Amino acid sequence: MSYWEEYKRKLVSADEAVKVIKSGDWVEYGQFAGQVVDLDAALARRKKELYDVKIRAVTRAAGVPKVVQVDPYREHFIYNNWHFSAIDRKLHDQELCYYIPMLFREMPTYYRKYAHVDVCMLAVTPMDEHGFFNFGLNNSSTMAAIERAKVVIVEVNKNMPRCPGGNQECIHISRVDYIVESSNWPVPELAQPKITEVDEKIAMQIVENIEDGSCIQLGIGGMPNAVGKLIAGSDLKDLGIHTEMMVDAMMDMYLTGKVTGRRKNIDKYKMVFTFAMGSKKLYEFLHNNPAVASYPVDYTNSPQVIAQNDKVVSINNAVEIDLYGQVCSESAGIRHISGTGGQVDFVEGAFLSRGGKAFICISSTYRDKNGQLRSRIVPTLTPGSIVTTSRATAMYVVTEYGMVNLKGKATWERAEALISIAHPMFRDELVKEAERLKIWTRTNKLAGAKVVSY
Ligand SMILES: CC(=O)SCCNC(=O)CCNC(=O)[C@H](O)C(C)(C)COP(=O)(O)OP(=O)(O)OC[C@H]1O[C@@H](n2cnc3c(N)ncnc32)[C@H](O)[C@@H]1OP(=O)(O)O
Ligand SMILES: CCCC(=O)O
Repeated sequence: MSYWEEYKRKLVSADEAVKVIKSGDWVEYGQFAGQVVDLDAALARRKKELYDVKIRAVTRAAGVPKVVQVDPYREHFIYNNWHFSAIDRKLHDQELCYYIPMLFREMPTYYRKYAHVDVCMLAVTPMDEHGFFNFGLNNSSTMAAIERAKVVIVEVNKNMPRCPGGNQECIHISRVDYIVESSNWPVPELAQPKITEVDEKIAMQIVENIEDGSCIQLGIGGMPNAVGKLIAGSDLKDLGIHTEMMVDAMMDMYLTGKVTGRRKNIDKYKMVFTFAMGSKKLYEFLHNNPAVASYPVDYTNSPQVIAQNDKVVSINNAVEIDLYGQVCSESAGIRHISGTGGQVDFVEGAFLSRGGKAFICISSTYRDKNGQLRSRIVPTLTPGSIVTTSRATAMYVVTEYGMVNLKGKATWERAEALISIAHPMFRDELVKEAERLKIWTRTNKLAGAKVVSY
């Protein structure tokens, strides 16, 4: 039988495909910009027949899932997520979404060893002449979830870019149970973060610390993006890309000639990533582009793999950091914001790389919901805040007031270093708190801050 005959045999409507789902099942929804849309709508239409169907997704980008919209009391569907988008955190605020803790590098192992998967649904590109559907922008742990699934349903979308791998970037038709041709919905784009003056000040300090031939990872959010934009306009040469998330700034760095990948030790000349999210321009750039290679996340995010490249520079954002150097990047007290994601993977990997540097960037302040200015450098984390990067793991911390390296520093040295890059308005208070916490010595000094009496 030819692949096209097999295709016709497996082709069904979305409503037909979701009939396979039973009450109590665990159902995969796909990841990031590649989550199912038409299958979601079809499953929502079955609400009255189903109870306790558990959904797993990662970073919802295509609007609130229909299964959540139709079931505000969670009687029929329970929506779980490995890493929150703005949509997911708002659902979580309303008790309509649950977080699944993870280290991103371990996610394929969670699937292969522990997670229960009844039905795996995912958005894919159209089939090629060899019978393969490409996973598009999402390699990550897709193949691991498929391996565990009893039933695999693909939702074909002509707008999904076909991204070359690496490995585990596609599925053969022989492993697919049902094919659904989608309404060819537009692939969700990520709004380009606004770059602030503070972002630029932080970015400039980091760029000064990047050498020719460095291998770059940029995290999610406005600040890492600002660094990428600055690199694209710099005179740095022969950079490499080995990252978790492929973003617009990396495409800019490549198109302005800063990225060649010539000095990488592994995946030479390739820009390596595990998922991509950005603008339509980025998606067009990635489509069939031999300059890029997508890999599963247990490869891209393995500290041992990351460290095989020299001068790895990892740039990630955070919400809050305490005077011990504990970094919270995923919650604000008990309000869950995003997730651990790959931050720890890259901080560890960059530290292990020869000449590597891991930067946590953070604006010194933020305005709370009442418009009050607050310090992001705090004596102890807000009760309920999650430690994303532990104090022993954290390396460089950068604010608009400077950069410090915490590695090897005693608690009192950390307190001094971190207070020196806090907003001047909060430094006196932080010194007092450091004394109270018994992490301040007679010899502690502070440029620009009033040192309290001992
Ligand atoms: C893909 C990769 O990134 S590779 C590895 C990197 N992964 C990680 O670092 C994972 C953890 N990091 C993250 O999730 C992000 O970098 C973040 C959350 C730290 C910053 O992301 P940004 O999109 O720049 O954050 P942004 O400033 O928009 O804030 C996000 C939310 O947190 C809230 N928030 C941020 N800081 C605070 C704070 N100190 N107190 C209360 N709420 C806060 C904001 O109000 C916003 O909520 P809203 O959408 O309801 O308004
Ligand atoms: C799911 C991973 C996203 C991140 O690392 O931030």
